[in-house]
This record gives sequence, structure tokens and C-alpha cells, in this order.
Amino acid sequence: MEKGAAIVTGGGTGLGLAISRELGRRGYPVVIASRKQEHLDAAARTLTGEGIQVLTAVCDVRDREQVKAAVDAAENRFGRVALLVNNAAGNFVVKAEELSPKGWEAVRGIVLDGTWHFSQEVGKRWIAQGQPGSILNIIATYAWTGAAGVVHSVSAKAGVLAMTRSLAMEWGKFGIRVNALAPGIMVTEDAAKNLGYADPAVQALLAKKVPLRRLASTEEVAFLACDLVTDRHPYVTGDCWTVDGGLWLEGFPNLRRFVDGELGE
Ligand SMILES: CCCCCCCCC/C=C/C(=O)SCCNC(=O)CCNC(=O)[C@H](O)C(C)(C)COP(=O)(O)OP(=O)(O)OC[C@H]1O[C@@H](n2cnc3c(N)ncnc32)[C@H](O)[C@@H]1OP(=O)(O)O
Ligand SMILES: NC(=O)C1=CN([C@@H]2O[C@H](COP(=O)(O)OP(=O)(O)OC[C@H]3O[C@@H](n4cnc5c(N)ncnc54)[C@H](OP(=O)(O)O)[C@@H]3O)[C@@H](O)[C@H]2O)C=CC1
Repeated sequence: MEKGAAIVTGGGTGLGLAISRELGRRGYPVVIASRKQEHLDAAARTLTGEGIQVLTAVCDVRDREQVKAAVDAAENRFGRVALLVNNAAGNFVVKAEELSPKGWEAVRGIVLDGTWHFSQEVGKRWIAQGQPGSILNIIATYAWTGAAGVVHSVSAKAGVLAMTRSLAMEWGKFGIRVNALAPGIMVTEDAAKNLGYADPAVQALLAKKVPLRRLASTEEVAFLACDLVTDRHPYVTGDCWTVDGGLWLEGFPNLRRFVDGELGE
């Protein structure tokens, strides 16, 4: 039987691309949604070349109308959406006292509002259609520990974790599962640039802080993400799985020290 489609926000780059590839390998047509056509086109070429069915949707997750259009396009092309992965994010290191209202708004809008827009848009359709579904929200361990230097992202990811648990409770009776995944540090292009760890020397320092003594690959995180969002674990809902090599137990790196020039201790 044809599987419903999987929507992956931010599916053109980094972890989102790895998740899209793994879902494709598991037989799901994927809909990759993000702002930049060039990200989507490059990813679509790669995935199509690997035999995966792909639809691209140019979409800013902060804009409800664009989100609705993306879900409409997914349904028109593949009949039904079965899975949603809210992976899109924005982030940069900033001193809390210097963060501008628009900087706060940008990160909160992408992470918290974007996750809400897509979740409600697919959730209400699943309920109206009498169909089950599964949502996975990509967060970070600092959603529960807090972290210095990224107050906007921390606050938004904590909101997403609370949203995950709340929607799991409300929508369980409709057969809708809602979970979260907290990856460890991965070297993806924009994250490494925006958060200041593009330099391999900095990556080596970060790896030393991880109990498993290495950073995460997008592939290993994607594998767990796909286990959680697909029907491999049908009794898991409202939970957050961590795949970070044990880093959060040691404490997330203090990014404020990076902007204050106190790197290296
Ligand atoms: C080392 C160990 C690591 C270890 C770290 C380990 C990883 C930690 C977890 C990682 C989590 C992630 O989410 S990684 C995901 C990283 N990926 C991304 O960020 C890709 C997408 N990012 C973006 O598009 C942009 O960076 C972002 C700013 C978020 C959104 O873009 P927009 O076009 O919407 O916004 P803009 O108009 O450019 O900017 C909006 C406002 O934000 C301000 N702003 C933008 N960048 C700013 C900056 N660097 N510092 C201050 N302020 C900034 C601008 O000045 C604007 O405010 P005004 O001047 O007042 O107008
Ligand atoms: N990298 C890391 O170490 C960690 C990452 N994470 C989380 O993993 C996820 C993936 O991050 P990663 O792959 O590293 O980073 P990327 O920057 O590669 O991924 C972010 C994606 O979000 C998309 N995006 C950004 N803004 C918007 C928007 N307004 N509307 C739609 N799409 C948008 C981007 O595409 P486009 O530019 O085309 O819009 C991009 O594909 C994020 O949720 C991040 O918070 C968590 C812990 C650690």
C-alpha cells in the first residue's frame, strides 16, 4: 500500500536533508519545505537521484498562509500526509542584553510559531479526515537545561517541548503521536557558521566535552528521528529522546563565553 507523505521543514540542508533521505529510504515520499529555492532544488536533485520521491515547497514557516499552501501541495501530490518533522530553525550567538526585538522575533517565529503553524495545520486535517499521524519536533537539550548566549533559541525550544507534551495529550485519542528529539552538536553549515564552530579546532575542543568524545553525525541522528516518527515505536508519545553522546549531563557549552572571548577553558 502507498505510504502517506512525510513533510520535513528545513529538509533541504543539514539534519533535515539527512532525515528526508532516511524517510525516503524507508519508502515515504518526502515534501521538503523551506525559504530558499536553491536549498530545495539542490536537495531534490540529490534525493531524486537516489530514487526518492520528492516535492519541494518554498515556504517561510512563520507565515501561516505559506504553511497551508505547502500542506495543500503535499496532499494534492501524494494524497495524504502521514508524518511531519518540524526541523526548521534559526539561531545565532548573542548576549542577552544586546538581543534586539527583531532578533528575538526571528528565532521565536521560526522555531516556536513555525512548529505550531505546521502542527496545527496537519493535526486539524488528520482529525477531520479520521486519519492517524505522527509529528516529530527537533529541539535541543538546552530546552530543559537552559544555556548562555542563545536565550531566544532556548526559550523557543522549551516552548516546543511543552507544545510536544501538550499536543500528545490532546491528540492521542485521534491516533496522533507527538514527540521530540534533542540532538547533540552536529557540524552543519549554517549552524557551525552562526554559532561560531566552523573552525575544526573549535570542533575538536567541543568534542572533548562530550562523554563519547566526538560530535554527532546527521546520519545517526536522522536514523533515530525516523525510528521515532514512523510506526516503529507506536506506543511512544509525548516524549523527548536525546541523542547527544551524553553531552547534556556534562553541561551544554557556555556560548556566552565564546562571544565574551573566554574560549578554551
Ligand atoms: C561554539 C559552540 C557551539 C555549539 C552549538 C551547538 C548547536 C546548538 C543548537 C543549534 C541549534 C540551531 O538551531 S542551528 C540552526 C542554524 N541555522 C540557521 O540559523 C539558518 C537560518 N538562519 C537565518 O535565516 C538567520 O540567521 C536568522 C537571523 C535566524 C533569520 O533570518 P531573517 O532573514 O529572518 O532575519 P534577519 O532580518 O536577517 O535578522 C532579524 C534580526 O536578527 C538580528 N540578527 C541576525 N543575526 C544576528 C547575530 N548574529 N547577532 C545579533 N543579531 C542578529 C538582525 O540584526 C535583525 O534584527 P534588527 O537588526 O534589530 O533588525
Ligand atoms: N547543528 C546542531 O548542532 C544542532 C541542531 N539542532 C537542531 O537541528 C535542526 C536542524 O539544524 P541544522 O541542520 O544543524 O541547521 P540548518 O541551518 O542546516 O537547518 C535549518 C533549516 O531551517 C530552514 N529554515 C530556516 N528558517 C526558515 C524559515 N523561516 N522557514 C522555513 N525554513 C526555514 C533552513 O532552510 P532555508 O534557509 O532554505 O529556509 C534550513 O534548511 C534545528 O531544529 C536545530 O535547532 C539541535 C541541536 C544541535
